[in-house]
Amino acid sequence: MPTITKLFSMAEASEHVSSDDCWIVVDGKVYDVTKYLDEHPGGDDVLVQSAGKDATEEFEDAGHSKEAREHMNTFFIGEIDPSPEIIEKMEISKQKKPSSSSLFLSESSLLWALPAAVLGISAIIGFLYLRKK
Ligand code: HEM
Repeated sequence: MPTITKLFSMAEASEHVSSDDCWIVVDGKVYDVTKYLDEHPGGDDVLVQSAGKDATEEFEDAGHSKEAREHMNTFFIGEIDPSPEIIEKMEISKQKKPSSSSLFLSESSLLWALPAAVLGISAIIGFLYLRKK
């Protein structure tokens, strides 16, 4: 059966940054570590300081053991919704797409250029043909 994961926005996660309501985000996953603050071997301050933002780098830098990583699952409450980020990236890539004006021939100018070229070539051929005669 598929599991349903709750999705949070980063803005939502950043509302839980105090010692009595503390969420951390590691690898796109959200953990409510409020009840773990007093037990965390690395201290409660590091957790509160890195709450509400992406703490992946700080978490990895601390060199957590396999046991610590497994213990994390106890506090898992959901994931960061990647869609706003993806939409933002799509918007950026759309903006980066070369605009038709930067191309040599835009689609609309091709509509004119093609018949004009055909006409021009036929005129040249006709001219050469008449001259031969
Ligand atoms: C739910 C999330 C977390 C869990 C379950 C957790 C668990 C642990 C555990 C069990 C240790 C003892 C050493 C080990 O077994 O690796 C530890 C140490 C430590 N943790 Fe965390 N941790 C979490 C999140 C974080 C975060 C987000 C940071 C940084 C912002 C952090 C910073 C540290 C530091 C600095 C130490 C001390 C390392 C040392 O003294 O060598 N931890 N943590």
